[in-house]
Amino acid sequence: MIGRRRSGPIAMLGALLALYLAIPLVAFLIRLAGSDNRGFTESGLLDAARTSAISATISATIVTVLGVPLAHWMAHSHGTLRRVVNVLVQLPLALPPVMSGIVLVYLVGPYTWLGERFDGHLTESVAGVVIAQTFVASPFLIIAARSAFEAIDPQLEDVAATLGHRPLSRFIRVDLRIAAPAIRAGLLLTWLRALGEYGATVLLSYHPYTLPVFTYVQFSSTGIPTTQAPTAIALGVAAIVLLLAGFRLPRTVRERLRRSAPEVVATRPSAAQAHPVAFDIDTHVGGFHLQVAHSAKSPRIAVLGASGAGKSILLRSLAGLLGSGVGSVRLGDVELSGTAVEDRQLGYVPQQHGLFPDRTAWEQATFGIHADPGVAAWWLQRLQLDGLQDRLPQQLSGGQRQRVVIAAALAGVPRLLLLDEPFSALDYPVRQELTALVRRLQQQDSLATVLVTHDPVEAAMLADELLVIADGRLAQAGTVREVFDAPASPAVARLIGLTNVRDGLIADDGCVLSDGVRIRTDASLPDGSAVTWCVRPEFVRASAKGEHEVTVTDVADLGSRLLLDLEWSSGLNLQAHQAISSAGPSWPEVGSTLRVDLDPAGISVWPSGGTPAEDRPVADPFGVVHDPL
Ligand SMILES: Nc1ncnc2c1ncn2[C@@H]1O[C@H](COP(=O)(O)OP(=O)(O)OP(=O)(O)O)[C@@H](O)[C@H]1O
Repeated sequence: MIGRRRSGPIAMLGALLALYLAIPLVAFLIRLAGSDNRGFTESGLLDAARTSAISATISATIVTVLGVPLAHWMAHSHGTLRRVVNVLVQLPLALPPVMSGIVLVYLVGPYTWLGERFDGHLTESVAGVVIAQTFVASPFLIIAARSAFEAIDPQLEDVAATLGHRPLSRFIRVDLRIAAPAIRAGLLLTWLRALGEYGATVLLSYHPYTLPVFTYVQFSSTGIPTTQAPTAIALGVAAIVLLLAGFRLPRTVRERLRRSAPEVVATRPSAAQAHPVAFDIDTHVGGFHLQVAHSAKSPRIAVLGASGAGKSILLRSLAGLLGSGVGSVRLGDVELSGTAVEDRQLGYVPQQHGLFPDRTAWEQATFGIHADPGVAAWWLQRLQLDGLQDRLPQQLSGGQRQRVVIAAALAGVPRLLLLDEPFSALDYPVRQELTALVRRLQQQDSLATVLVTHDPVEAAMLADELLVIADGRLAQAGTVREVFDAPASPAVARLIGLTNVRDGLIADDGCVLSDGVRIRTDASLPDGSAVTWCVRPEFVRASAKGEHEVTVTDVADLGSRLLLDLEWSSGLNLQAHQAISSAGPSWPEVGSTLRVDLDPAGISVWPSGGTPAEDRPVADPFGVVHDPL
């Protein structure tokens, strides 16, 4: 591997600080090696070390037990209370420890309410040491744990919830497990900080001596030589603990320790009838208002919409991830609205990041509360994941990862599979392969699905029924054929991939006048109406006796056909598709002129800002909506 060159001046600056940190330690170690009286035999040294170790261990335990839940709450909360708690948690870092001690005296000092309850034993005791250390050291663990919890992708929580895991189970089996390395490092730093605590301790509990207090006493009474022993002990312990904090078993050892997937007989899930979904959702997320109702006739529907239209919020509402107050959701005869997300038995496949980072493919597939190992094995086979069961997510390709998420969702035999742009992060061949695979599952395994997508081809492949949403409202619903044949508005036309959408005016002869060109249509709208119209590119046909003369401004070879950019002398621009075979050996050249006809059967006309015109074009969605290379 070729090492990346580090910038000289920047490396020098870093090296200076590293030297500054190292030189005093080296100087101390040289002095220690050559010293006659290091203080190792001083009485009280071991007692002080023991007091520090015990009290630091108690403090670190208290901070862990209380601090991890606090950090988890902070990572998932917003608002004023969270900001106040955040400041409180960090204050001990900013407050000089001596002043922290003064603050604590007001709480547990012998003459305070609390101090009197404990007969003054909360100071000048190990309890006092623990109180001082806990106060000063707690930020280290809380901040480390909070940052680790915040870094966990919230979609993992969603996936775990839809797999049936309740909040406590998600906390333990998802969040704690992923945040464990950071929490372990934070815990060790907390313990170290508690061990080295001096300022607050000396005020609250001068006796019994901790190691730092003992060191100061030695320094004041006998001078610096006898402080070498406690300093050396503290340094040694710190070095060991810091090494432990960053320790990770080598990868080969970790792989050997990881349990292999058991031999399980694959069991085909019993075929359940796929039911269509019906919903009436009305919810606000932040400033976004989603209000969509639909009663599907088919168990396979797709939700199509532009980015930000509200597709994911709709899917999360159906899953129950936004609570039950968002509206009604029914699957066949089963009302799901009052059912918690964990009990809805719906599979959920998010856009990406749906895998738990430290679980193998087999562990992911069997993670669901209702997952049946036999069914999980069956889906892993069916999704062509044989032999990959023991791989971690980072050892799988993007397509394999998405198949594992689907297997995990299906292993619990869900009533409905919710797919949120499941293949959008994948490259084109893998998308095609997975789309075909899911289509087979829908047909052969009676899989009920709701697919969210912005790709009309994917929608047409994986659904019988299309819902087009825009700005949180239903723009059109119907069978795939109905929507593709008759887009309800220019916006829907654009969403299903039509590009030739232009403005115009109805002329006195009923034609649309657009950029100085008369377009014959079958629409019957009042003379002078402002309209938006659209012609499908394959309905712009080259013909020797064509009505319009145009100039070819661009020719793109799309593999199976040509995409021509055409320009009228008056300025109108349209795109046309031409089959490669009909183009023959002499393709239109850029700059050449061509005669074309615009077939009224492929033209839609909408009154501007009004309801759609009556006539609708008929075309094959696969021929017009996509330009696969
Ligand atoms: N937690 C949130 N707080 C505030 N606004 C949100 C939140 N989640 C989503 N939104 C907003 O709601 C709108 C719809 O979001 P949604 O994720 O449903 O869009 P989408 O149609 O799925 O888009 P995309 O295709 O880009 O994923 C967006 O404008 C988004 O910014």
